[in-house]
Amino acid sequence: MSYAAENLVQASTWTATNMFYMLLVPALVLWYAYWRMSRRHMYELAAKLNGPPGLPIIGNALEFTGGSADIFKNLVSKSVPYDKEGIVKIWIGPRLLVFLYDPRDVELILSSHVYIDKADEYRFFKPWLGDGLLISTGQKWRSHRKLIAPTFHLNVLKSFIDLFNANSRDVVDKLKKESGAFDCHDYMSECTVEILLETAMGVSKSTQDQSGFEYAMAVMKMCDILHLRHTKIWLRPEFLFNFTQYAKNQTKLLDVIHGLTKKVIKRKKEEFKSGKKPSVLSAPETTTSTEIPATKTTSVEGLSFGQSAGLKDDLDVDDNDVGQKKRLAFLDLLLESSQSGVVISDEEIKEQVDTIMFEGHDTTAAGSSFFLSMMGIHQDIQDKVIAELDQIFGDSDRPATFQDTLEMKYLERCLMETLRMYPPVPIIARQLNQDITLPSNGKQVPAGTTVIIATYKLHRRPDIYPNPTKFDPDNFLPEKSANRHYYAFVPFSAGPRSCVGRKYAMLKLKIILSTILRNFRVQSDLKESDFNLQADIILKRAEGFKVRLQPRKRMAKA
Ligand code: HEM
Repeated sequence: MSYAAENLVQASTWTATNMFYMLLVPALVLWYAYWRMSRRHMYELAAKLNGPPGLPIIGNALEFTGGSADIFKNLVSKSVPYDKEGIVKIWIGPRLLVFLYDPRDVELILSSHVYIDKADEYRFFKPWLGDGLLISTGQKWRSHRKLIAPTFHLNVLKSFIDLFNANSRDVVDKLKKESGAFDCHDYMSECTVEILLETAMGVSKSTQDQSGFEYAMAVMKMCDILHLRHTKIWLRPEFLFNFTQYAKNQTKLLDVIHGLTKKVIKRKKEEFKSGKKPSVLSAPETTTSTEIPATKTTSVEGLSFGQSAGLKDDLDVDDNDVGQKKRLAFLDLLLESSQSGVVISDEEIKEQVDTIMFEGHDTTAAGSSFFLSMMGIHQDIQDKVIAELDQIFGDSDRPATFQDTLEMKYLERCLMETLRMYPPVPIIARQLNQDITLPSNGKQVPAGTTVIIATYKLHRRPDIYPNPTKFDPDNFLPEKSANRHYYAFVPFSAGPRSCVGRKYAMLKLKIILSTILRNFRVQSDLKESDFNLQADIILKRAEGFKVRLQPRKRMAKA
């Protein structure tokens, strides 16, 4: 090519590039102006809400960087100037987040059948949980919730008691080898997964081979990856995450998790087809069936099971059907429903079982670990729990019955107080598809906002819990609870999307924790002021749940 021709080509390339940028810039400006205009309503309403001032475009994003412990600490401290109002707005880039912690506003969201859509962050769970109960919405969520809630009825749960006892005994045996300070969360986590494998999947301990152990490990590691994606901003976009080693690990872990769920479903379906009855988990307790008539509702039994006594949800229903079929693992019950014509596919069953395994695991492990930490720190309170247990069990080393759990009133108050101060799920996030007016102050929150119920902050409001940072189980004396707003205590959420595992968790926790305290006295070298809390989906202590154990004389038999 001649020199002149080369020059011509270069000049025209230069002109084309320049033209491109000259057009691109105004196009971007126009697009941005249009985008701002289309969100004008949102900006106008957001401007009336209080919150820390942010920078243009990125908003408050720079204030909430670092590890999950730093982010949590920052969120808590930066919200303090707005505590009186109980509402804080922050902008993370284009996203408007509104934290609510006035019980009247919390009620508006949680009691609603309309504001049930989960926030965008829940999409990280999708490869694992698919459209399981936690993330699904609309008609699918409604019909599956209707199917699943009865499988968590107290009459079903009572049949799990022998299993809870056996696993509690196992954990006590394992704990005996600990002499100095150790992290009790590892033990609580393992015990929880083992119980879930049996109660949710019907994989009994004797058949929990290597695949059961691998499954438990994979569940724990998947939780770690999900935690990371919530806090590390560069791991959020799918296209970046997919380039990382985490994505490769996730694929391997999901192969293990889904592999076992599919294998168990396949085996159980074949059993159903061949007419083999699914194994019943355990015989109903004599104490339970004679002393607590099956027709009674749970509220009549005098327990709130982790929520304000005045609140009712779909777990608080009468159910006369306590026949043989009810004493099955959750998976067997779903399979039975699918066989009897209820429309739920194998894939949907898998998603629900995976969801239960995820939801039931880390939450309970954190709740029980915080409880043991509290006992270690507050020896006087532990004395009272032990005195109550001695009163119930005397010198006997028998396993706990359902009736015993009803009598563990002080232990229950300690558990509720633990869940108040350290709610394992410290925030609940919903996506608003329409404007709402807050009952607490009449201000409007626009459609498109991610509304966050800040349970941790709500549970520490001084106007509701005087001296809120003091561990005081008497906060849950009936007379005190009776005078409180129902939505001032929501560790299990509340309303139509409340935790379906609420009663399961409370019953299981009472049996595990009472068994541990019948065998050991818990001690702690750290105080609450030493806690370094981090909230990566589940609230935890960044330094681990360090306690020491001192053997007591008795051992509860399985
Ligand atoms: C101390 C233990 C537990 C706590 C504090 C807890 C707390 C919660 C909370 C706050 C939610 C609402 C989450 C949200 O809307 O983002 C929830 C939902 C859920 N929980 Fe739990 N949970 C616990 C144990 C369990 C257990 C043991 C199971 C099952 C065995 C379970 C199964 C579920 C399911 C399936 C949902 C989704 C319900 C729906 O959206 O309809 N949870 N839990």
